[in-house]
Amino acid sequence: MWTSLHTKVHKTLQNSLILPPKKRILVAVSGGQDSLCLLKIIMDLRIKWDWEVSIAHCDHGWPSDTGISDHVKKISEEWNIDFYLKRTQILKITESIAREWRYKVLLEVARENNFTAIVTGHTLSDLAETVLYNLIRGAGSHGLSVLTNTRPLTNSINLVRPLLNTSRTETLFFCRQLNLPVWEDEVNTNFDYARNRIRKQLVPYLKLNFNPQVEKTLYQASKVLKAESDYLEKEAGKILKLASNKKKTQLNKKILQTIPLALQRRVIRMFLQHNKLQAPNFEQVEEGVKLINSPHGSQTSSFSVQVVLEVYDDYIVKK
Ligand SMILES: Nc1ncnc2c1ncn2[C@@H]1O[C@H](COP(=O)(O)OP(=O)(O)OP(=O)(O)O)[C@@H](O)[C@H]1O
Repeated sequence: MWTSLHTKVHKTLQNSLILPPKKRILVAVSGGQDSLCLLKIIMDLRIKWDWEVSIAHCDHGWPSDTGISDHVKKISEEWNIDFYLKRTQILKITESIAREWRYKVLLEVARENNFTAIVTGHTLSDLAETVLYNLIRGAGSHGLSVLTNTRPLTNSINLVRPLLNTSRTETLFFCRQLNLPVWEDEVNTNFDYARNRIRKQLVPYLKLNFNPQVEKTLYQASKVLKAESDYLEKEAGKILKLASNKKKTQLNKKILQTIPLALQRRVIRMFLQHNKLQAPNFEQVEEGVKLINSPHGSQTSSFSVQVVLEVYDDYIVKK
């Protein structure tokens, strides 16, 4: 059965070329509606595109996950698709560790078996939720433009998200229309997780009271911010090179004083990251900006145990 969603994904792939023809592709299937919808569409398109398709499933060993891996394996057998299973050895795995582990093992499977793309079922709804989640936590434009439809993981393997312009309402409709065996994950109804509260409470509230198209507008905003953020990041990189010494332990204040605040913040963030402060927060970056405009004479600012900056005349120096 051919649906309007098949046509939409096919067109998206034709326009973006994120999944070129004749490739070996690994579909990451959790068993939920999004990845199952994705798998079905990829399987139906594979002849047209001449792909070799396999499935990878990651078993987190959570009690709530019992049975999912067997369910996905059964689908692979019934649909006649090669199946790769990874099980974690880590006990008490948290959501964010689980995500990191998943990407690590998916990449291992792709490397060992010559796949050139790992394909996930991230949707427009996931993107909107991520934008809202990061906004609430105080992200700047970089943090608001996180999900893109493709991203290189290595020189030869890309992460690809063909459903990023498709909402979860559409994937649900598709799964019902085609009667796909969707696994209902109990974890998705647990309101202890911020992500679930955003999905089940905040987004419906925004849709009902503000904008029924809020997922789409957040997607558009994120695309615009991504381009702006990439541009500013590139410019900031050039200025950092120009204003710092070779080891990047010293910054020339005079150069930084001539650039706009938006770039000063980025240069300071890059400088701190280079000097081992992993994720500088807003206050730390602002402290650095203050140093740029501080009067001559010695002034010290401590950003963390590892990073202390001092101002000597025209230079900000890492101690
Ligand atoms: N256990 C799993 N096994 C295989 N693939 C998975 C698994 N869980 C998630 N995925 C893949 O990741 C996609 C997104 O899933 P989900 O939204 O649950 O992940 P997430 O933790 O939000 O991921 P991300 O951090 O990448 O946004 C799924 O559509 C699927 O392709």
